[in-house]
Amino acid sequence: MPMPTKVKIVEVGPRDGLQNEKQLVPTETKIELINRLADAGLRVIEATSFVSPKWVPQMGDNSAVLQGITRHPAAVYPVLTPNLQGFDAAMLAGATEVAIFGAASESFSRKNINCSIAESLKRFEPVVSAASALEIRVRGYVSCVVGCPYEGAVDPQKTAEVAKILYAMGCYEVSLGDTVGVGNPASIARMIEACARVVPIERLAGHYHDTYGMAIANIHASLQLGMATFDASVAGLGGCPYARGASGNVATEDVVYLLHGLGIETGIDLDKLAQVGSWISGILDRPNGAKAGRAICAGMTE
Ligand SMILES: CC(C)(COP(=O)([O-])OP(=O)([O-])OC[C@H]1O[C@@H](n2cnc3c(N)ncnc32)[C@H](O)[C@@H]1OP(=O)([O-])[O-])[C@@H](O)C(=O)NCCC(=O)NCCSC(=O)C[C@@](C)(O)CC(=O)[O-]
Repeated sequence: MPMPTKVKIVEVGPRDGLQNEKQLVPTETKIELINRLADAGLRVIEATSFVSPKWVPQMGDNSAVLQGITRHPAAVYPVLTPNLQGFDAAMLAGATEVAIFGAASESFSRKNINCSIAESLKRFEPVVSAASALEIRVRGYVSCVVGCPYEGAVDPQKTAEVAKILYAMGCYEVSLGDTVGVGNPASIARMIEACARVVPIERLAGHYHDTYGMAIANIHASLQLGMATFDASVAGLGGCPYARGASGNVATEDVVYLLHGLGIETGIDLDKLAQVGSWISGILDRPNGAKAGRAICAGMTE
């Protein structure tokens, strides 16, 4: 499969990145982050999640965030909706795209959304039907695609099975989450090959956490298999509240640096993005997790 010439980046920093922050981040900061990301050229920005505030308090201001952003006409701002209650709230707040999120591991499914994989898929059906009636696009996530914090290695066939069901249900894209960041180019390639047998590769996205520093290598391996959509988080923000020890998503700045270096188009202004990463790291008082971002801000040139 030839490498893609153009790649779509789904910026998940405002949701996946911030959901794990212990201190509540002010709503205005979240809004400013999203607006700055759009200004740097990001065109898909996952803005927040309509989950239970008892489970993830940081996302409790979901409606205010979605209603407070300045919507770039070319950008979409998907939000997570685990059930119909979340979907209805998202619609009231003006969401135009939603995401449902399942897992390839039973234990993670229970810890994350309090039900089995089969129950979660049943729960997603009415969400997808309601979305389809309103012509709202639905993205699907599968967590723990190669490894689970509770069960260890995950069989690629199990991941493919869940991805296939989400795609058949009506998800326009299925994002494959290495939630704990334990994947390496070999295990990620095996997993993608299994998924690509049941979902077209153009409909698959890579969502790799960087716990073992393998995320960029995993993206490179995925590109070679023809994958052309990747999730990433500015400054490498984040982790997962239900996967202790997992570090954030691969940093968007590092992904853009890789892609531009390979001659792949993203539409993103890397210098501007690096400034956003530096700004939000300062606000959160945490080290900037983007190596490319740090280098650019320190004045280094390629
Ligand atoms: C799914 C539930 C709600 C089930 O949680 P539950 O407790 O089983 O739900 P329930 O239906 O029994 O309801 C219990 C209470 O929650 C409320 N509730 C119920 N639904 C909602 C809703 N949508 N919005 C707001 N409130 C809600 C409901 O109203 C009720 O309130 P009460 O009567 O006690 O006051 C819960 O487990 C939950 O919110 N989980 C979300 C966890 C989460 O957000 N995890 C992080 C995102 S996934 C992720 O990060 C992975 C990903 C996507 O990035 C990919 C990767 O890296 O792998």
